[in-house]
Parts: sequence; structure tokens; C-alpha cells
Amino acid sequence: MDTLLDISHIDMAFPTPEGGFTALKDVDLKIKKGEFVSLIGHSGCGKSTVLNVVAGLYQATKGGVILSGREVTEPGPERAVVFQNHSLLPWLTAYQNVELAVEQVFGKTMSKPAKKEWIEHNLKLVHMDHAMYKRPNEISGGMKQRVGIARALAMQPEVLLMDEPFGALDALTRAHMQDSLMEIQNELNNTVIMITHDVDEAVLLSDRIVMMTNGPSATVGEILHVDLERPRDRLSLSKDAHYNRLRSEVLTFLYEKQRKVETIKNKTISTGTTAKTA
Ligand SMILES: Nc1ncnc2c1ncn2[C@@H]1O[C@H](COP(=O)(O)OP(=O)(O)OP(=O)(O)O)[C@@H](O)[C@H]1O
Repeated sequence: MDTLLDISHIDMAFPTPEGGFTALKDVDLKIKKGEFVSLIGHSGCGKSTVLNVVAGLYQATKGGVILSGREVTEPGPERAVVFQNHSLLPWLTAYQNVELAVEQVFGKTMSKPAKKEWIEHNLKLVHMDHAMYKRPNEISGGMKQRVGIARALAMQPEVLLMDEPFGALDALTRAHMQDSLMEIQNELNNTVIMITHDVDEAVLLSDRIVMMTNGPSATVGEILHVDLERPRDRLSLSKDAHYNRLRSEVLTFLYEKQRKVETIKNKTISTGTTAKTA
């Protein structure tokens, strides 16, 4: 495989007052250019930690991350991050928020008119060209996420890292955003790692779904290849037997193989569909 991003045998331990806490153990994942990979797993298993190591925000305690042959040691614009909560600067317009990123990456290499064109192009890509002079408090949650995506895309990153990008949106807006993202992927073929809790979202968008085991010492449990033809259409897929088989494989992993059992006040509860309450 022609690897672009090599997450090579990483461990991540955090110091805690009770001693070291091993969040990740031997996470090993190779991603090729243009691949869309989702990370799925129960809450607290370590998905964001993996993403933060790739983003260069955390340094793995063992192993490392190689992007295009270079070791990742700090954050960089070639690894743009889209967070669940937009993280736009509230005093700047949508245009200016994207401009900030463009200045960071292309400040010295792009002419002023070229920058303007590039900013507008990226806002258009996410269907935000009609509201580019509005500030975050004047636009909806979905629109803010669109601007966040435009800002990330405008950096022309080698890898786009998305931490539950649509997690805070209502179901309909979320579906629109997924369709937009597929449309953008169709055009740009970005390499993407996306964290999600949503099984349908993972199957709809991904080339591969990386299913993580429960922590501590979480690792890659299984990897599912989503070999559904593109472009994908949510309506016809919902009736497609293969789509439903893939979906059920992820559900089986999450709710049978990695059934999460939590103890609350001596009561055992489980998030799994096969759960029994004790
Ligand atoms: N800075 C830190 N210090 C100590 N422990 C941490 C730190 N960051 C994360 N952890 C722990 O590591 C584990 C993995 O956390 P992480 O946020 O990566 O999980 P997650 O799968 O992304 O969770 P969620 O789906 O709820 O966002 C958790 O037990 C968390 O408490």
C-alpha cells in the first residue's frame, strides 16, 4: 500500500495522581492518499487521543506518526483540524476566518487577488458564499461548521482531521453536511480521518472504518472496508442489503464484541443492544 500517513505502534500514557494511565496501546494504522477513514468506538476509548497525536498536540509515549516521510512532532497546517464546536473567531466574518488560515499558509506565496479568489472558492465549495460577510453569531450551527470546513480545506492540508464534526448538529442538518462532505470529497479526494459515534455516518462516508476497543489500553479492534460504490446516495443505500450488512458489522462490534459495561451505584448497565440489566 502507498502509505501517506503512518500511525506506527503508538502508546499514549497520561500522568494522573494515581499514576500513569495508559489510554492507547499499540495503535497501528496506515492510511493512503485520498482515503477516508473513520474512527469509531465507545465514549472514552481514545479516539480523540489518536487524533491529537496525529495533529501533533500530543506526543505519543511510544511509537510515532509519519506523514509523507516526515515525523510529526508538533501541530502544522498540513494537518488541518475541524472540531465539533466550530472554533471560529467570533469577531471576524466567515471570510476573515478563512482568510486567517490562508494568510498562515499562503501569506508569502500567493498574491492578494489570488488569495481573495481562493477564500471565495473555498466558501463556495461549502455553500457559504452567500453569507461570507456574516459573523459567527449571525449564522446557524451548520453554517458555522461549513465555515470551519472551508477554513480547513483552504489550507490544502495533506490530511484533514475531523473530530465529530457534525456531532452538535440536528439530524437533518447533519445529513446535509454529510452530503456536502461527500460532494467535496468527490471533487478534491482529500485524505481524511474522522471521528464519529454515528454508525450510519461512518458507513456512508468512509472507505474504511477503524473500530477501537474499549480503554484503558485501547487499540484497533477491527477494520471494516466499505466497498460501496461512489457517489453514494443515502436513500437508495438504506434499502441496500450490502450497506445494511456493513452497518450491522459495526453494530455487532460495538454492542456485542465491545459491549460497554458501566457500574453506577452498584447497578450494572450496558450500552449494548444485547444488554441485560443486573
Ligand atoms: N490529558 C489527559 N490526561 C489524562 N487522561 C486523559 C487525557 N486525555 C484523555 N484522557 C483519558 O484517555 C481516555 C481516552 O480519552 P479520549 O478523549 O481520547 O476518548 P474518546 O474516545 O475520544 O472519547 P469521546 O468519544 O467521549 O470523545 C479517557 O479515559 C480519558 O479520560
